[in-house]
Amino acid sequence: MTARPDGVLVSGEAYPDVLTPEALAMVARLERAFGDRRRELLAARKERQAGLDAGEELGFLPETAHVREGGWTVAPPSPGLSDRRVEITGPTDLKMVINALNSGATGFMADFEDSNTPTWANMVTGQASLTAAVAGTLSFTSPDGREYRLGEQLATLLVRPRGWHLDERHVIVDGNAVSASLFDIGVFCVHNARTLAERGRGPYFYLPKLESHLEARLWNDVLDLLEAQLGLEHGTTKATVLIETLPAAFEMDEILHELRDHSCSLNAGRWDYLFSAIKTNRTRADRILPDRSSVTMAVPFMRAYTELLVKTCHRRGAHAMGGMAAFIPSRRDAALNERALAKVAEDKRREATAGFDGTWVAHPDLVPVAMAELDAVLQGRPHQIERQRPDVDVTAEQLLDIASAGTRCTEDGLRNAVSVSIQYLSSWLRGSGAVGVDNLMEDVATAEISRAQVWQWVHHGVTLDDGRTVTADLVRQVAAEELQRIREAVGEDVFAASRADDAMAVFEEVALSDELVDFLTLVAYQRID
Ligand SMILES: CC(=O)SCCNC(=O)CCNC(=O)[C@H](O)C(C)(C)COP(=O)(O)OP(=O)(O)OC[C@H]1O[C@@H](n2cnc3c(N)ncnc32)[C@H](O)[C@@H]1OP(=O)(O)O
Ligand SMILES: O=CC(=O)O
Ligand SMILES: [Mg+2]
Repeated sequence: MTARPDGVLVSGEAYPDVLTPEALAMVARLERAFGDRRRELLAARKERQAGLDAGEELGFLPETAHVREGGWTVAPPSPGLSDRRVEITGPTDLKMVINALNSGATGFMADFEDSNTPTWANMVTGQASLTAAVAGTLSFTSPDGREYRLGEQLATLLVRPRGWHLDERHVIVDGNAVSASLFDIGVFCVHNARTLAERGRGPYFYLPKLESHLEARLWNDVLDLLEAQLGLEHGTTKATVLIETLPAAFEMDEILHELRDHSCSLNAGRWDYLFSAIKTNRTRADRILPDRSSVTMAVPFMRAYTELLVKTCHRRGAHAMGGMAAFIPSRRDAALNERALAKVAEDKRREATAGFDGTWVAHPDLVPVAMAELDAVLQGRPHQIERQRPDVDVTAEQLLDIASAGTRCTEDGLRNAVSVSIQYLSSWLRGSGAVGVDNLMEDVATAEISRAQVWQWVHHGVTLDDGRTVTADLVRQVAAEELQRIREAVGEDVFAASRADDAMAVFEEVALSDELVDFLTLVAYQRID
């Protein structure tokens, strides 16, 4: 540990260009101002879950009915955020950032959350990439000699800090590990906020994994404090909140209202939403999620969620942003590529037709595909916020109707969930938080679904369509078989470097413990750095 000014201790490599005295002082200021509230809100999550486990139901809050009924709107979109047809997302290494900014997308969400392993090196060098991107000096030469430079027409930069549940344990303030969210946003703002504000282009953020409007209030206060400290006009920072937990779906209006000076949109984070649907309903044998492949966006409870999101956003003058289709293109296999593009086009068509103003893609080759679908609906307009949805009337029962996804639980579904969990954990532990598995994008959110689903099926002794009951022993047998299959497929050298033992140990803890662990990253974080 290296002592720093103001009771701040930093461990790990020093990275003096990123972890400047000003940056660390800002992180400390944020932690001292908001650390206790964060911990209280995390405790409130546990309390709410205890109530749900005891049989309570989620519902629209009676105490905030006046907010839902009021006629307010959020602040108008800032420059660079009016037209958000296609946003590419991805981790923050140099090449990805350059490729994403040059991709032709309207926006780039630089991601410290779902697609990122929070090693100290990833966190700090990611900040350095973004600072160089904002300064316009970003460049990269690949090991095979390819040169990467920023082009003329760049996507608008949005940054997703890590969620409230995570600590950044390399920075200790007054004896506590700092909030990872406050570390990410504080460091980014110190280096980039004034430059972005002078250009009228931010800073803009995506806020992940919120579970209540009180968590949005905390974010609002963080943004206000950052603006005041950095001399930015009030409302310069803008936030898109991911509605990706089941509890947050009941507080969409309230979340926009809390952040109304900073709000520009909500995003339908479908993968974490499915994970949350399992997690919040962990004790409910009548709310089992079937095979992941059968839970499409068209199943009634997912449709209810996205319809409510579009309606809420447009009523409040905010953009409604769509989510991520998991299909990734292939530059090596033309037939596979064609299938992936067709699947993504179908997903984006559904979103645009339902009223979404923009959407996400995971890969540069998907930008034109998604753009074409949005263009076909928008017909030259930057968005369709004016399209109100009085026809939509979503009830709590519809949001909670997980059973509407069907009952198809199969050995293939189980095998896939086990295999994806192990492969993803192996990648995450080696520092890559996004990876293609069987031509689908896997990241923290999708891996959370897989491992939580295994836990749910074991915990409730689900019967597969072949009549077998899912038990911990069956899962261990499937895991051993899948591991052997992976070993044969990748070869001994790759397998030896795959951290398979660690991945299996984390899998055992997050999929087979008696109690469902809140986040796999909390367990896996103990095994990095
Ligand atoms: C649930 C959620 O939160 S979704 C959001 C979080 N998840 C993500 O953001 C995932 C982002 N996507 C990715 O990380 C990647 O696309 C993967 C891991 C899925 C696939 O990556 P790869 O196997 O490297 O893809 P592929 O080999 O086809 O890449 C081709 C080129 O596109 C680039 N590329 C791929 N995805 C991206 C991206 N998201 N942003 C920028 N560039 C990208 C590659 O760097 C590569 O560049 P090069 O030709 O200059 O070498
Ligand atoms: O962050 C997005 C999601 O789908 O999860
Ligand atoms: Mg997510």
